[in-house]
Amino acid sequence: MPSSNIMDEQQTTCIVCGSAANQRCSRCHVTSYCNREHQKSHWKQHKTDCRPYVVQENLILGKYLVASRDLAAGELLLKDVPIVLGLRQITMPVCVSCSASVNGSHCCSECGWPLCSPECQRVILHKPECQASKCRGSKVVISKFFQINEMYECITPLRCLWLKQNEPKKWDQLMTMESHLDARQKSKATELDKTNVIDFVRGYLKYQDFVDEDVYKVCGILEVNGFEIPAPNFVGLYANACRLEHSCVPNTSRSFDEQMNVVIRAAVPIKKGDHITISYTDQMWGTSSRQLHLNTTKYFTCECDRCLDPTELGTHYSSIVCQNCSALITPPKIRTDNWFCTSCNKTVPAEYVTKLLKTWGEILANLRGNIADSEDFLKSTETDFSENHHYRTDVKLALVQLIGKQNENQLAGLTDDQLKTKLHLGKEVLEVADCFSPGCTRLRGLLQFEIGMTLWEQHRRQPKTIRTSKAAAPMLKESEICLTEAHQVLSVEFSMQDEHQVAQQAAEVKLLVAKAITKCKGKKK
Ligand SMILES: C[S@@+](CC[C@H](N)C(=O)[O-])C[C@H]1O[C@@H](n2cnc3c(N)ncnc32)[C@H](O)[C@@H]1O
Repeated sequence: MPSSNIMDEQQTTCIVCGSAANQRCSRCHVTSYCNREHQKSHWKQHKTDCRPYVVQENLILGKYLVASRDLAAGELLLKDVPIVLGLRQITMPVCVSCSASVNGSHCCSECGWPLCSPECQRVILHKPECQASKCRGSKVVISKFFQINEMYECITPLRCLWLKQNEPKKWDQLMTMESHLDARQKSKATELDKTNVIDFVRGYLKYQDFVDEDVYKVCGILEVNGFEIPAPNFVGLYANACRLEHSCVPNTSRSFDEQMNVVIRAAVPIKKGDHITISYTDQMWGTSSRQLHLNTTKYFTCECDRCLDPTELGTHYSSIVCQNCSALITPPKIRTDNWFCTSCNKTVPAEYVTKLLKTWGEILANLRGNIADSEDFLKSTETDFSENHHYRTDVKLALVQLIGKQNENQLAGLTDDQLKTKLHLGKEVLEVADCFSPGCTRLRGLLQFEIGMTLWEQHRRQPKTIRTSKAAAPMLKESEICLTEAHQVLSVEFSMQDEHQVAQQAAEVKLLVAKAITKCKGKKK
């Protein structure tokens, strides 16, 4: 998205007394003052909404965020408290308080919804559905475990509806969020809301104290604005973060802290006036999967640079190999059209490509972490797909993380060739990640960790004479850079995330690498 002129959003008069302002808050660059005293006296009030962005609005995007000053990579942009925390609507039975898996051995003594332990009964989060379910007169009975259970679809909508009477300020905030009601009606998404939420709540739970329109609205709000929190398996709605615009190459990264607040940081340097973006899809999906996801769940067509470029920024992430001349064929503009090789003018029927993708897609789905099968997959798909095709990149990424994890001695237990493969694949995937997930992002951090650790292991295997000579320095330096960046990016993740432990390991090994660099410095080649 192009930069915006944000000056319209910034006041030119002192926020305290209304006289002409000649200075701005240096943190947000938005709020203005006529003198230092007024700025100081206003700080207590201002600090809660002092943020380095402003909210703007246009006809295509609705509301979106724009940087109010230059931002450095890694800088904190926004930390937002959830208005609602709920369970994913499509889920197997889980504890309604903490989302841990359950087998039916505990349930809420008041309403019967499953819990993982008696302690979870007291968790306040569970109150809305607990109260609604009591109307039933008898306890909720869950009999199907370990498979998707539609009964759970009502939990998070009930938590939203509960705000209307119990926390009206939060309800008002919720009601300002986009719900795409018309588009959801056309796509028949509201029919599912009716069957799985409204009819279930009225018929089974016997709870009647709501209007159907509110259910359609909150189901839309959840679908369009909900943030999936990985651990625990929750979905959260956030008043400020919900305004972030989508891009398939976003300029921020997101994480969650222990309190389930969402934390948004600049992933790359962001210029004043630039739109601030996140990705609503998986950046490592190909264009047609990303577009399908955005169209069917967020109700818009993405027109970012990556989506408009059939080569996906030169990566050929969705290209296939022409069976006639071996050139790469990029996808047609319209998904259902035939593909066309511009090198030999051969037309490839759309059905052929659909079948090719389906066949290999099924094989990919069944690899299930098997290293030998994954390597075979890469060999066999060489003649059908581009080197970076998303199927191949998916498998390469899995292999980078798998190789060395399946034996007790980890990297030390690998052969030299296995180490070489891990390093080579890691570097290939990192190049793709640099295009789609640039800067301080979790994906790049994890890849740099794997690369840094592999280089360190390769160094350790060299004969002592080489290990301690100047010739060892370039490989050590590369390892040090990778581990330093991995540590920087991953250490902002919170302790409950696996990445936090990875960051600690990166920091420990980085010290060993630094020591080895000192040792080989000053030595003859
Ligand atoms: C989570 S909301 C973002 C905030 C929303 N614009 C608002 O006014 O509250 C997601 C919706 O914003 C719009 N949107 C976000 N990113 C967009 C993009 N890159 N292109 C077009 N529309 C976008 C779409 O309507 C999408 O369903």
